[in-house]
Amino acid sequence: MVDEIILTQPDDWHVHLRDGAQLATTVPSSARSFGRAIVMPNLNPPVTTTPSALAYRTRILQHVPPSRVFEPLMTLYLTETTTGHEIERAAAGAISGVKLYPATATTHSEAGVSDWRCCDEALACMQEQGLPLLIHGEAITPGIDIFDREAVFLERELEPLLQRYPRLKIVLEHITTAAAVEFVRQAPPRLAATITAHHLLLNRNDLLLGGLRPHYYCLPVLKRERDREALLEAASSGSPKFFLGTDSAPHARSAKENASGCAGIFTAPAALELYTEAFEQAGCLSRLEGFASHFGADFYGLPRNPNTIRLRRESWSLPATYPYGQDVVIPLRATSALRWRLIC
Ligand SMILES: NC(=O)N[C@@H](CC(=O)O)C(=O)O
Ligand SMILES: [Zn+2]
Ligand SMILES: [Zn+2]
Repeated sequence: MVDEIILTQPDDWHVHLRDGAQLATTVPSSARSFGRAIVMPNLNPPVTTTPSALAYRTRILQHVPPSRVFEPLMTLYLTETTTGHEIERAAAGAISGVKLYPATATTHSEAGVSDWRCCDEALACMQEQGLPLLIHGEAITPGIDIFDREAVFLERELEPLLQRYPRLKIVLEHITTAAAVEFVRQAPPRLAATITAHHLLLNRNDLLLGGLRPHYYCLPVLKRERDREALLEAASSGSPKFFLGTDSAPHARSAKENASGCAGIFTAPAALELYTEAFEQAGCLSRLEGFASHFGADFYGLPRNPNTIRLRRESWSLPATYPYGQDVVIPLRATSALRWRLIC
């Protein structure tokens, strides 16, 4: 049995760090495991311009512990009024990607896009500039069952989008279904996908059976066991099209334990340990490094990190809560045993 793993320093290709006092918890939690992170722009109001993204980056950097190296890679929030000029400014200003939120699909997506066909100028310019489009892939057409929203998006939105912009690089974020795995596999290499630790470890029974568990509620919502198995198979297959994106998305306890609870799971404090557990379950620990540390950097055209980290087989647990502004946030797996531990 393997008891210690050494990996190239991993990166997180999809994370929500929030803002203000919340950065004091989120930034050290991510910097603990990851060298770089693609930072989501769904603040309120959203990050729609390069100057606002760079100002946000400065606020994030103020919370990186002195002992850590952590590079936030910034993104812009696409709206129906994003101009080609704004995209050129982003490409020149070291912005790493532009995020498409179908309007109302998820947390803070109200300013998002009701139809990507309204964003032709921005999307065409991104294609020219080589700036990747990052997508929350759920259809928002009224009447579609919440469990079908991802699969419907692939056919009705993503397929035509890939055809209309034949050179645009796209990351389908936080995929949750066997259908998305299949779609990404068959698409050209300019389409890749991130996969969260929670979608590798949990299915909708964990959310709904024997009591409603709001801390397991996220979007896209957890799916069937056969979807979880397909995701685990894709993540541990060695295909460079699938890489790590935690989608760590904290919400205050009062907003989660609520009659209308917010979507999002705070996984950052033990993210790498949770992925390691999933890969061990799949019998593929040797494939963790490609998924966690190589394929994302390769896709974004960035160098792989030069340093390494170590994980040891060890039972330990997270605290019940972390401070979160005036409230607290509960991490996934709070107080219950974890099997692996990052030791440097
Ligand atoms: N994943 C989630 O359930 N929530 C995210 C938004 C998102 O990534 O869709 C959030 O910002 O809270
Ligand atoms: Zn999303
Ligand atoms: Zn997210």
